[in-house]
Amino acid sequence: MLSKVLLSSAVKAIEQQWAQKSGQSTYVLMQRAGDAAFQLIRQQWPEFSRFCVVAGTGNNGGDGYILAMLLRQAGFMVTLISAGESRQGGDAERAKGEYLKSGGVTEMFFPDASQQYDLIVDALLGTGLHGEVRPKYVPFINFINNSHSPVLSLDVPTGVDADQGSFSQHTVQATATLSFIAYKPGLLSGKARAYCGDLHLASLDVDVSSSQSAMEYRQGIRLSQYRRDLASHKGLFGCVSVVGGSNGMGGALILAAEAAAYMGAGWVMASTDTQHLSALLTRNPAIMARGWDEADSLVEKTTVVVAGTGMGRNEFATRYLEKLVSQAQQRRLPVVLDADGLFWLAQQPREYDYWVLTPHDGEAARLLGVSVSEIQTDRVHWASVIQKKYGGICVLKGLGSITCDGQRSVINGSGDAGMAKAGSGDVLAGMIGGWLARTGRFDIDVVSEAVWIHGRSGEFAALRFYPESMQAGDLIAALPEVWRDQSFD
Ligand SMILES: NC(=O)C1=CN([C@@H]2O[C@H](COP(=O)(O)OP(=O)(O)OC[C@H]3O[C@@H](n4cnc5c(N)ncnc54)[C@H](OP(=O)(O)O)[C@@H]3O)[C@@H](O)[C@H]2O)[C@@H](O)CC1
Ligand SMILES: Nc1ncnc2c1ncn2[C@@H]1O[C@H](COP(=O)(O)OP(=O)(O)O)[C@@H](O)[C@H]1O
Ligand SMILES: [K+]
Repeated sequence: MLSKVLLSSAVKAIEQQWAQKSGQSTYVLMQRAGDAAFQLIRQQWPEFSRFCVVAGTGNNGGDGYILAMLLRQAGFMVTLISAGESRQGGDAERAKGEYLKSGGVTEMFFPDASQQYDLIVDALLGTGLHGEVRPKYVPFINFINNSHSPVLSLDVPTGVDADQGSFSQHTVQATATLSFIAYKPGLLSGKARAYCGDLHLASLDVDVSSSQSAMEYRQGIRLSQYRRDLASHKGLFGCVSVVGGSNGMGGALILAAEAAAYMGAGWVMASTDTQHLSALLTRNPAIMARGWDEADSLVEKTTVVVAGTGMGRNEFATRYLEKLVSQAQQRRLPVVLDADGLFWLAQQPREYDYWVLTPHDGEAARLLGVSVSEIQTDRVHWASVIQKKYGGICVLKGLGSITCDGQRSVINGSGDAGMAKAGSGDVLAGMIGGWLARTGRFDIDVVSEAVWIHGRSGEFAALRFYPESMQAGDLIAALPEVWRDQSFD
């Protein structure tokens, strides 16, 4: 469910430790990497028989030479394009030597355009990349990207910085990426994640459990720990007060409130502009709703507050949030603060241990006074900077959302591009609030679980309605499928 995420330097250190402990050469790991790529290809694309491997001069290229040798030995057609002489005296040179000894040849020029391959393997640059890709490599990257064939990148798509997730102007667009030993943070989040295509991991039988890392990747949750007792009553599952929805933005509030209800909260209480009450109650009569003029204090049984969705940015919203947040702080209630709530916070910065802030990259930039492109160069880092400045737990949304509590960062592995629509964020705020109430906990595990559930419901909604047509409300409607799939038993 949670796997360790390691920086490239940590993976390299583990590789050395493994060699010392086992008394074997690191070349064995390169052989395993090549073999893992061979196995993946046979499993994913059993019908493919014509391959082109583009190999660089470092160890990433070494993995490519091993793979090319295995493909040749299995009787397939292999063209190997070499970007230059392999680094002398290392594993890469040895791998190239083995490849040549087995009868393989290398090409220094690109095949003409009529040559078709079933698969191109990108073994040009891996974790050794520093800065922008140098011009010498650009023709190789263009060759790969213009090939119209599926592309398998070994370890890292060439051009992506495996640690930060920044990428070069010229970067390989992979169909699939096979990462070795452990996931690296830069591959899991933001635009760099999209360069990877389908992401696979080969551990190479190297145990990373003892390595110190504060980063994890979530690919599922264990629902059985939350099984409802037969004698359950609603008081066990908390009360979420959802506040927001000013003139014209009632939908945001309705989505957040209903999402909280569908996460299993005991009660959901919505406070909003009176014009939205009948729409809300018609859609879901199980939600208690009232106009927010009367709701100037939190109801007694509130255990979690969700605030800010569709709230507006006027004076009323400012005064209201001011009062609401200070009441919640006095009672130490968890507060999920989203959208206009984050706008308010950026104007009135303060710290609170028990809030969950859910900015997208634009909101994150405003909270920190930096540019959006800066946030996108290292999302794991910036999520932790927001957490440090404002306290509580930060969820930096987007492909590979990052949940950070100041000690740990959990990168999310679920989601679908069909979620890139207005309203998905409101649903997330409601789902987090609902899950906090439902579980009665406030910690990074439950928050990152809610983030994962939200993404998983997006995957189910996309299956049902297609990414183009799915709507934010479909994420809520897909929740029963998430529960059924994961199982509370
Ligand atoms: N660690 C492990 O456990 C295992 C690692 N394994 C594999 O090793 C890979 C890491 O290998 P690595 O360290 O040799 O680096 P790699 O990615 O091949 O690149 C090095 C070359 O890139 C060059 N270069 C750098 N920046 C550049 C730029 N901007 N533009 C252009 N070139 C640039 C640099 O040149 P230099 O700057 O030194 O002149 C050098 O020639 C890893 O990703 C995985 O596939 C597996 O075998 C299994 C076990
Ligand atoms: N391409 C994507 N892949 C995965 N999740 C996505 C993608 N695009 C958006 N999302 C998710 O959808 C939500 C969108 O939130 P946001 O941009 O705040 O929308 P809203 O307009 O509802 O405020 C976030 O949780 C984000 O992580
Ligand atoms: K690569």
